[in-house]
Amino acid sequence: MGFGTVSRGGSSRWPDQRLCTVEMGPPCHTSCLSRRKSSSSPKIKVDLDSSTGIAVMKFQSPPVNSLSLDFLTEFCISLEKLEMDRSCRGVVVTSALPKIFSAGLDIMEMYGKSPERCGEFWKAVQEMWLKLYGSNMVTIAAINGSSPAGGCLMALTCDYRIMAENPRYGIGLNETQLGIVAPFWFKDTMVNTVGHRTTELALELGLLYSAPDALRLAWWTSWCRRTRC
Ligand SMILES: CCCCCC/C=C/CC(=O)SCCNC(=O)CCNC(=O)[C@H](O)C(C)(C)COP(=O)(O)OP(=O)(O)OC[C@H]1O[C@@H](n2cnc3c(N)ncnc32)[C@H](O)[C@@H]1OP(=O)(O)O
Repeated sequence: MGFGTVSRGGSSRWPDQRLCTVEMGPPCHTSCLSRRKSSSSPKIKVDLDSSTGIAVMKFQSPPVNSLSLDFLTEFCISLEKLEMDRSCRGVVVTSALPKIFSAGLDIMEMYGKSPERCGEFWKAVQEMWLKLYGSNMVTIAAINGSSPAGGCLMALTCDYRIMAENPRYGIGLNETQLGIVAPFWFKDTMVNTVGHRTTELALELGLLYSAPDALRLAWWTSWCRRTRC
């Protein structure tokens, strides 16, 4: 494990440049992405409105938008394409499925797989985080359904979060409930947003929050009452 430096944007699209240092394996760049094959049916629908410069990335990978290797590869390629399009200033990530934003890492990718395949998968998870956190576009998660674990990480990695209020929707790094320790950089991403103590409690207990509770704990600045954003 080495240290990598992630800088956020710095272009006119993102005036407030931030710098952070994270401990993780060397990031894998475009060459690595192009080596990985994406599946034939798109798992993410991308619409760029050229009049506003805002793109919407809609997850459409039933049943629960789990973050498989294919999904993550497609996500990174789509984000990279938008990044290269100078007319695109901001991205909204959201779900096209009812009730689910993302169920987090695809559990089937972590079960009974070879060490090589696990390594490839884990690299793709890191890469998603690096690309999203390091994006020079403004990124917004419109959380219109449940968002446990890796789904929550994706939302936390965005600059802003808006969540639909519905008692059935929960968000949080709940992997403790599965007997998995959240990697330190998942934890750091949460600390950056909600602070140390809230993160400590949430991770120890594997908590999932409703939209109003999350708002109270400063996860975001607003939530919407409609069940679909
Ligand atoms: C290699 C490195 C290892 C380190 C890893 C450390 C970090 C881990 C972070 C993670 O993200 S771990 C994954 C954590 N995710 C969860 O705990 C979510 C579990 N799922 C749910 O809570 C619920 O499914 C839901 C998302 C709230 C949706 O509930 P709903 O009642 O609408 O649907 P279900 O009937 O439960 O599920 C439908 C269907 O989807 C399958 N499924 C659900 N979650 C996942 C998943 N994360 N990966 C793969 N598949 C998933 C579920 O099994 C059902 O499939 P079926 O074939 O229809 O039975």
